[in-house]
Amino acid sequence: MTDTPVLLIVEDDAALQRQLRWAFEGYRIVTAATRAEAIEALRLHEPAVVTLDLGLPPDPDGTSEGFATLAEMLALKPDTKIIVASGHGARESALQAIALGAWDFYAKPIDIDALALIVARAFHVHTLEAENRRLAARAAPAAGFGGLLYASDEMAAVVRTVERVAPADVSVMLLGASGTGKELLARGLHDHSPRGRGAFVAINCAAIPETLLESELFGHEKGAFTGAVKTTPGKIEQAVGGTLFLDEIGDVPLPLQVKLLRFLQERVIERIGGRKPIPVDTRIVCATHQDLAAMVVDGRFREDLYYRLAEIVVRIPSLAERPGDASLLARALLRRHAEAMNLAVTGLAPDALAAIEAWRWPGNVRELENRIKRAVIMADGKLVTAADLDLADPDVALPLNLRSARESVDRRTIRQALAQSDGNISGASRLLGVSRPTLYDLLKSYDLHG
Ligand SMILES: Nc1ncnc2c1ncn2[C@@H]1O[C@H](COP(=O)(O)OP(=O)(O)OP(=O)(O)O)[C@@H](O)[C@H]1O
Repeated sequence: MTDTPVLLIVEDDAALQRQLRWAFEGYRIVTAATRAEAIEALRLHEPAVVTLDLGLPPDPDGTSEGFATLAEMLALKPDTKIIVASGHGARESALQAIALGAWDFYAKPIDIDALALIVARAFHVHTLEAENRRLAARAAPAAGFGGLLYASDEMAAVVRTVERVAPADVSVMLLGASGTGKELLARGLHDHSPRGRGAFVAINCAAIPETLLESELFGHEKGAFTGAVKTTPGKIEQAVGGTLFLDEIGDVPLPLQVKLLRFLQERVIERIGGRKPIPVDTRIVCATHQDLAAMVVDGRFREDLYYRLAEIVVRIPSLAERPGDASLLARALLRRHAEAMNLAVTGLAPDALAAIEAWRWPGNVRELENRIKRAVIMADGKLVTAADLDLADPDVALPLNLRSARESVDRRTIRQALAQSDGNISGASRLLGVSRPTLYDLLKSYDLHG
């Protein structure tokens, strides 16, 4: 891996190509004489900056091939800074190229010094833009999908899936351990669907006694049972035009499963004590931490209901399976709770961050939030320490082998150094006592993101 920036020169005149090749210092020069070669070089070297002669074969005296090359390059890699050459009297085409997304132009015959300045500036701006994008991604890790915060690719993939299925009126089943954010995802799905203007109604089927669950879901007519003093619509009706989130669907007892199935098949419900079916247009999103497929095999969950509910199944990884999310969430939650409860606290001490990265988080984000809340209250100084978080040493079972043990220490230490240096690679490499290229290599080989 090399840090030398790559400059791609697209020029069909061999003499000019040579002249340009020698004119630049400090860059790795790659040349191309045709559109095909230029695209191949773009794919292979990903140059930050390209100089492009608009007069390429088969149209060396016109600009059509040059414009086609420009468009294709920008479509493939929009952040590339492309500097087009404008021949005598071809200022118009240069301006047109800029309108199409070229970064700048230079006049022919070439004034090498002027071109060198344009190229240097293009590299500089490219670096700044890349850095800005990186910082922006860090500061606003999620586009606020349901208020979820995440930095990991694992969670980004989940959000992408949910975003994609949101507009379709299919039933979605979210599978994940407690506290992984299932309800937030369901809410995000609702907000991103055409039903977003309707109500989002959530019910936790495990938290309601069996005897009351039917009435909660389907409602009841006045006098249907002792205590039914007035007609009350259930949650399914309350969510008409919107979304009903059935959390812990695995806890719905079998008799009620039959009634739910009928609603899903026929889109009508009957309140308890009611005589007429009521049509309802409610989308169902359900969630569980249980193994529903196994419950189907055991006969504890109806197979036909399972398939009605699980048109799309989305698995949500636990917090421990989402590299980088725990420290990101810890910082965000700390800011939130410090503002509300203890303004003196401004951040997490390095030992606290290390403990957060090492902990397995059996209770996932909910546990993290509880611990941060507690720590913010307990903290004496400006920084929350590991002791404030009250995390015992995580279990240390014997790893697979020495290589995997080393790798896991490497990963943890690198993440810790990145967290402490706010993602700055130079800072992290200093903390780790390795060179920047070494750290880049490690990030790449462990598939971590700097
Ligand atoms: N990625 C996230 N970003 C911000 N907050 C989160 C995230 N994931 C979870 N939370 C917060 O953690 C808590 C638990 O999340 P949520 O209720 O969505 O989890 P759940 O999977 O539905 O849990 P359960 O099955 O136990 O109800 C909530 O306070 C939620 O706001």
